[in-house]
Amino acid sequence: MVKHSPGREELRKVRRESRSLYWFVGIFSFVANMLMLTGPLYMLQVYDRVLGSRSEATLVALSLLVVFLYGIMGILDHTRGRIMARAGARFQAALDKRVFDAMIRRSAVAQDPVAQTGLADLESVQRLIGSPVLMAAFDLPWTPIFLAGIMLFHPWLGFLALGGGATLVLITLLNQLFSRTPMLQANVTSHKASLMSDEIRNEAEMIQSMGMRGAAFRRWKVARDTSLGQTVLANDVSGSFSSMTKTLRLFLQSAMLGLGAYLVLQEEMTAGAMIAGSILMGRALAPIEMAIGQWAMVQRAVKGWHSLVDLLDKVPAEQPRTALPKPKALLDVQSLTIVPPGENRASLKTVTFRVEPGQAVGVIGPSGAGKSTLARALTGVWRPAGGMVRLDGAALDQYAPDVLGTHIGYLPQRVTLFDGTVAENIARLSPEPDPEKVVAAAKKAAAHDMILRLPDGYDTKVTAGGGRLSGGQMQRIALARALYDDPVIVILDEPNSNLDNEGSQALNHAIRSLKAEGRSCLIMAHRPAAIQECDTLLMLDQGTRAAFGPKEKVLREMVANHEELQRSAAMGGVR
Ligand SMILES: Nc1ncnc2c1ncn2[C@@H]1O[C@H](COP(=O)(O)OP(=O)(O)OP(=O)(O)O)[C@@H](O)[C@H]1O
Repeated sequence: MVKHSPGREELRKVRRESRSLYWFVGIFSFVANMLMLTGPLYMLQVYDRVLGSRSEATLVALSLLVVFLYGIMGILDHTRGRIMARAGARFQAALDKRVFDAMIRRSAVAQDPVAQTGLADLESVQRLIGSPVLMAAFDLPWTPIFLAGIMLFHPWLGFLALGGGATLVLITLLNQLFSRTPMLQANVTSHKASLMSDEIRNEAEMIQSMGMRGAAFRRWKVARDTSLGQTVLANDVSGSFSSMTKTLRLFLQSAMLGLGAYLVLQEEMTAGAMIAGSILMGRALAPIEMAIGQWAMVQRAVKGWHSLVDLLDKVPAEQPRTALPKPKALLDVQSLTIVPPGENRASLKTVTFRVEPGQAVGVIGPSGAGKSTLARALTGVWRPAGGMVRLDGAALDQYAPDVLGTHIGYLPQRVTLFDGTVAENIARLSPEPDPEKVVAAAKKAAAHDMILRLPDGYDTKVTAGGGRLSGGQMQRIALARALYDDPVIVILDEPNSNLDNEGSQALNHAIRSLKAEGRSCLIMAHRPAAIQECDTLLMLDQGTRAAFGPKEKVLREMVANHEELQRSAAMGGVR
């Protein structure tokens, strides 16, 4: 029994939306295939009537009729091609957002190949829908009709065509059997090689500076050669089948004519029927031949369809949520346990604490203590394996993710920007950044003056790696991005790792103004300067809450070298 799959249902539902288009294509194909009979009928008339009667007028009249009918057939064929191309485009457009969202949501929590290939999979299905191969499927029901027509001319011819057709189908099945694995392997390995080259290119600076180019090349070359080998193998296999098909087709055509000629000599059939039979066979076998020729595309699309089903099954569509009012900056974390995706060990265990409006909480602890894990959980990216996070009384998943993002500002430990202007980056990629909000966020992050000093100010182009920006400048722009649109809670993961003294002071100023506005702030930190403005500390150790309370008290109780920390914090400077 086929397992119930919501993903498959979703894809089928979208496919059904183009049902009316497929009906049109079906009707057009019906008429076009009827008109396919023009060729054989013309031959029958020419050989058996025109040549017998030697009537030029009949030949001209018949030829004009054929030109007209072929013209209509051509128009119908062209039109159904256009309709199918649009059906494919419609399928893709209807699913683009859903698959894009699913890819992002899945990639945020797991290294899943189906999440990496989602959009390419969708494109492969769209290509198949718009391709002549699928149209051949509409012609396939005519194959038996054409074969029956040949049978009417003479049963022997019919059996020959039938045998030929059956052999072609057998070749198609063998092709599927033998080429499936090499073709999938070729796709997978070539995807891997191109991912690796992207990765290497993104790290070009480091690779160049550390003399790693040769080693990187050798690593990539292994992936590239594997992919090349698999592609050659896949081409060898499918190439052999397509040559076999071509040879068989040529042989069948001659065999039909030879057998036809023999039957004409035996006076069991007319010469017109011999030619018409050969043409009909060509038409009957054309869809099968087309399928074999384009088999790689068919396989890619089938694989794409299954991967999409898998992706959509794993990431169900988001249900609309009742919009909640803008929350107060009140965060309640109850017995929160987080197991990182793909792991079976919790990196945060039953952690409980509460953040009140206007409070800044410093989260401290050694490396691997679970600080970044907590940040990811509080932004709603990693779901709790146990316990709960409530924002102003509502569990985080009661807010739509995009809405939650506007309530919670997040500065990740590893900052990346996007290709675009500084303003677009601060406005979180909004296509029409609100200049007032952008400047307000930058001012709050004390990044305004720094941005104005850039060559084009807020319109300076930056890239994912920052482009012309320094690490500290990137971090300050990312802080402005976190503060964009006045989130009620701001989570800053190692916000000062790249900041100089001025940057650190700007950060502290930003935290002070957030507190004054009644917003709350969580700062994951290693460096004491970052927790200078915090009134409360949460100390994590191996994923558990080691201490929580007023800063002085926690420092006194938990941190052995507290005096040293106090001193450097007071200097507000770099360790
Ligand atoms: N994406 C992930 N997949 C699997 N395990 C993870 C992932 N991220 C973190 N972990 C694990 O969770 C634990 C806590 O890591 P986390 O990054 O939260 O620590 P941290 O306190 O932020 O450390 P640091 O101060 O070095 O940034 C570690 O044991 C780490 O191996």
